[in-house]
Formats: sequence, C-alpha cells, structure tokens
Amino acid sequence: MSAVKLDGKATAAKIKSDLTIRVAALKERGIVPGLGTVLVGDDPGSQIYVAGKHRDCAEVGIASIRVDLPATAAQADVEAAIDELNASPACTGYIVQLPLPKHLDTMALLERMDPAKDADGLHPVNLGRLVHMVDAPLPCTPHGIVLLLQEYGVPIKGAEVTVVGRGITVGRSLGLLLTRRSENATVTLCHTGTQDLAAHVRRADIVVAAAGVPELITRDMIKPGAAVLDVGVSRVEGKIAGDVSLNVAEVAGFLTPNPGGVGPMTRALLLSNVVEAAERRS
Ligand SMILES: Nc1nc2c(c(=O)[nH]1)N[C@@H](CN(C=O)c1ccc(C(=O)N[C@@H](CCC(=O)O)C(=O)O)cc1)CN2
Repeated sequence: MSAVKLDGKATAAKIKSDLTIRVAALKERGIVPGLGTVLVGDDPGSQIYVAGKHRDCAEVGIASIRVDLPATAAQADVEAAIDELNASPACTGYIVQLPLPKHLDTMALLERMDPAKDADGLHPVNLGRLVHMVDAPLPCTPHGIVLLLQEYGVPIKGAEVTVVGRGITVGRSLGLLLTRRSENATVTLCHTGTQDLAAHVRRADIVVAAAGVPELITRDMIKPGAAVLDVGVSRVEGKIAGDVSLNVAEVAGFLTPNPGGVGPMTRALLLSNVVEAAERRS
C-alpha cells in the first residue's frame, strides 16, 4: 500500500491564492494588513520559520514588520517590542516566535500581547475562547492540520485520534479543535508521562506526531490505512528530523511529507489570521 501524500505545500498554495485576492480587495479600500514578528536569539529553526513567514507575506501582499532581538535581550526589551506592536497602526497582528530563551518569562510576554493582535491564536484569552467554543483566532498548526485532513477527505467524524506531544503550539489545543461538534473526533493526548505509547498510537485512525523526538513513531505502531501527520521540527546536522520514521509510508493510508506537510500549513494559516483580523476591523 502506498500512502496518499497529504501535500501541505499544495494546500497552502491554494489558501495563499485566496488570501492574495482578499488582500487586494482590502487594499482597494485603503486597508493594508500587516504582520509583525518578534524573534529573540539565533535559533536556526526559528530564523528559518520567521524568514518563511515574511516571504509568505510578500507573496500575498501583506506588509510585514520584523523585530529581531539578541539572545541576551532582557524581559524589558521584549516587553518594549510587544508594546510597540500593540500600538502600531501598521500592525494588524503579530507573533512572538517560540521558544524564547529560557531566561525570559514567556507567559508574561504572551499575556502582554493585545489579544486582538494575536496572529498565532496562542494568547491565553484566545485559547480560553477556544475552550468556550466562541470566535477567536485559531492556533495556526492545529487549524492547518484540520484543513489538511479535510482537503484530502480523511474521515474525522468519529475517528480515534492520537496526538503525541503536549506543546503549546500544537498538542495542547489540537484536541480542542478536533472535538468540536463540527469535527466530532475522539482525541487521546500522549506525552512523556504516557504508559505504553505504542498501544495508544496503534489504535488510532489519525496520528499526529508533535513531540519533537526524531523517529518516535515507527512502522509497527501504525494501524494499516491510518493517517499520519508529522509535525516534528527537530534538526539533525541542520536538516529536519521528523517524529515519524519514513517506512511508516508502507502501512499508512495518508502521510504528510516533512518538510512540505504541516509546516507550510502553519504559515498559511498565520497569514489567514492576519487577513481575517484586518477584515474584521474594516
Ligand atoms: N510563535 C510561534 N512559534 C512557533 C510556532 C508557532 O505556531 N508560533 N510553531 C513552531 C514552528 N513553526 C512556526 O513558527 C513552523 C515550523 C515549520 C515551518 C515550515 O515552514 N517548515 C517547512 C520547512 C522549513 C525548513 O526547515 O526549511 C516545511 O515543513 O516545509 C513553519 C513554521 C514552533 N514555534
């Protein structure tokens, strides 16, 4: 069996094509959406992801504001950058690239952001709104995962989903999206404290690997025909080392490439959050 490729690059391109039209319509009304990014330090992955986000903005016509700070930046320096973007009329929405250096108080910085300018959907207010199932910008990677599954007709309603990894950008909130009445999946969240990870993965119709552990998910763990999404962004010798072993393709029914799967969806949905914020305010 060869797995259907869940092509995030192609799906993201469709989303960006629609956004290009919507941005042009906003500009005709004198509204220019703008994305801000705050990057602290020189983590290679973060540098690549932020650069990609700015490239995407240029592609669809969104203005972008880049604030780069050294790894030694103090809490007050990042607070000043956040205050500036909160107040900037040119900034429709912005992100603080995660992870931040360990000496910084990430929670305090996220809470300092204006929730109305939270392009990541990671502000506590917006995650709280997601819990209450009321309107809010959705976290980009979880939203991208749902759209990718829908694009390729992967059955979600009633599906057993196993999410591996409880990080703030994916694992913590993906279950909130998949258990909405509109999706109606059943979600198990596995993590470093889980007993018998393989048992939870093996019974899943959909596996989302977001633990950041290279090759954690192996071929023997996968139910034949299951959909497997690799969100792993670890880097080994500068190259992406996903959470899913390549030979999973021999048993999976659907599989994301990595790179070229979930990552481009993350970036496309970030742009979507910015455009939606601009449209809401127009
Ligand atoms: N503030 C945020 N920080 C982080 C988030 C986030 O959603 N908000 N998520 C992850 C990383 N991430 C977003 O920044 C991200 C990961 C991967 C990609 C991507 O485009 N990957 C490409 C390959 C890129 C390369 O390595 O050459 C692909 O998969 O094709 C974009 C964004 C943690 N931080």
